[in-house]
Amino acid sequence: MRGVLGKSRKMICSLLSQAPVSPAYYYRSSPSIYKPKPSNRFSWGFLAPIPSPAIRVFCSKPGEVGGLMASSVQNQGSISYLTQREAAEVDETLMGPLGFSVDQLMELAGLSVATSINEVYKPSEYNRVLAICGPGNNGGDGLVAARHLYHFGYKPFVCYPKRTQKPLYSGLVTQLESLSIPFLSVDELPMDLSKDFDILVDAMFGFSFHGAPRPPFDDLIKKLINLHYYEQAQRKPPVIVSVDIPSGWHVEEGDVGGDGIKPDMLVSLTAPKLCAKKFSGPHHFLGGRFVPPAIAEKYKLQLPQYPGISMCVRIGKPPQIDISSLRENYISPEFLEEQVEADPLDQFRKWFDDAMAANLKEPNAMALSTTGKDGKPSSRMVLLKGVDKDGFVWFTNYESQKARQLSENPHAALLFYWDGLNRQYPTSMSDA
Ligand SMILES: NC(=O)C1=CN([C@@H]2O[C@H](COP(=O)(O)OP(=O)(O)OC[C@H]3O[C@@H](n4cnc5c(N)ncnc54)[C@H](OP(=O)(O)O)[C@@H]3O)[C@@H](O)[C@H]2O)[C@H](O)CC1
Ligand SMILES: [K+]
Repeated sequence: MRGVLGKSRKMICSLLSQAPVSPAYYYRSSPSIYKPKPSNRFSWGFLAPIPSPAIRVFCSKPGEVGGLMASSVQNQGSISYLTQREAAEVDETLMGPLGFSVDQLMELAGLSVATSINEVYKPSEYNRVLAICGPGNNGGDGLVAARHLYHFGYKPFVCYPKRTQKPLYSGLVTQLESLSIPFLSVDELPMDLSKDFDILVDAMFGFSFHGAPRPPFDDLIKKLINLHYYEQAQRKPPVIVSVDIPSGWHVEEGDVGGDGIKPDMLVSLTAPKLCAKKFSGPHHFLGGRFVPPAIAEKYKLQLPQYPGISMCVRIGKPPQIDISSLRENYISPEFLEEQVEADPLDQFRKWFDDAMAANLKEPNAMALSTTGKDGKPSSRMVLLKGVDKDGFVWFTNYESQKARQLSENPHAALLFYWDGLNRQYPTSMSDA
C-alpha cells in the first residue's frame, strides 16, 4: 500500500465551508485490497457535545422538522380543509372558467397517488397492488394510479365493478388492459385480501359520497375493515391507501361510527377535505399540483409547498421510526473470488463504469476519513477528480480540516458507496 500526498497549484473552493479560494492540496491514494472480516457490532458514543453548526441547521424551531425535510413536510395546523360543497365548487371552477379538462386533472391526481405510494411503500417490498375503483372520478383516479404504479415497477390488479361508459373511463380501462393488468370481479376477490395483496388502493368514493354505501361497495368496504382481524392473527396485512376520502367516511365528519376503514395512507387531492382532520394513520400526503393562485386566493387556501418537482407533499410529521428496524434486503448477483480483478484499480474502474452505466447520482462521491494528531477521526464526502495508476485524486484547500489532519497524519481511508448496485469500494492511502 503506497500513497502520495502532493501539492498542486490548482485553485479550488471548499464545498462545505464556502471558504475563499486558496491554494489546494492535491492528494493521491493507492488502493489496498479489502479483506472481508467477520462482522462486528460497534456501538459509537459521542465523546463530546456536538458543536457542529450543520447540526444546528437541521434542528430548527421546536416542533418543526428542519433541514432537508423542511420543504417536504408541513405542519398540519397551517393547512386549509375544504367542506364538501367547497370541494365540488373548486372542481367546477377548475373545469369551467379556468379551462381544465377532467382528463387532465384526473391524470395529475392519479399520478400524485402513485408517487405518494412510492414515497413510502417501495415496490421491492410492497409489490402486489389491488386498486378498488368506484363509479365516479375517484374511481378514475384509481385507474390512472394503477397505470402509473405498473410503470413504477408494481404489479397492479384492478377491481372495477360499476364501470362508467364514458370515453374517458373506457380509455383508461383499455390502457390498463393493454398492459395486461388483470381486472378482478368482486366474486373473484378472496375473502381475506391479506394473502394476495400488499397494497389496497381505496378509490371507491371521493368528495361526492353521501349516505350509506350501496352494493357492491358495502361489502368491499367491509373487506377492508376486516383486515385488522388478520392482523391480530399475526399475518402482515396489506396497507390501505385511500384516495382523497377514506371510502365510507362522511366527507366532513369522518368515521362517524368509529367502525369504518382505517387507512395507513391518505392522499388528499387539491386540498384536504374536513374529514382528513380525523385521519390518524401514519402517512398523509397532498397531491394534485395544479391549483392556480386564483383558486387559492378565492378559497383562502393555505397549501404546503411541493418540494422540487414532486407531485406530492407530506402533510404533518412522518411517523417515528425505530431506527433498529430499518433494513433493506440486499439481493445482489453472486460475486466470486475468480471474478475479482487482480489489480484493485481495475476492479474500481469496472465498478465505476457500472455505476456510470446505471445512471447513479454522483458515482464519484466518496467518503474520506482522516485523523489528526489527536487521533480523533473525521469523515466527509468529497468528489473523485481522477484515477490513474498512482491512485485516486481529489482536491481540497490548505485551510480545511482534512488538509490540516492530513498534514498531521498522512493515513486516510476512502469509501465509495453505490446504492442501487449494492456495492461499496473501500480503499486507504498514506503519504509516500
Ligand atoms: N379537483 C379535484 O380535486 C379533483 C378530484 N378528482 C377526484 O374526483 C373525486 C370526486 O369525484 P366525483 O365523481 O364527484 O365523486 P365520487 O368519485 O366521490 O363518486 C361519485 C359516484 O359515487 C356514487 N355514490 C355516492 N354515494 C354513494 C353511496 N353511498 N353508495 C354508492 N354509490 C355512491 C355516485 O352515485 P349517485 O347515484 O349517488 O350520484 C357517483 O356515481 C374527488 O374526490 C377526487 O378523487 C378528479 O379526479 C380530479 C380533480
Ligand atoms: K377513496
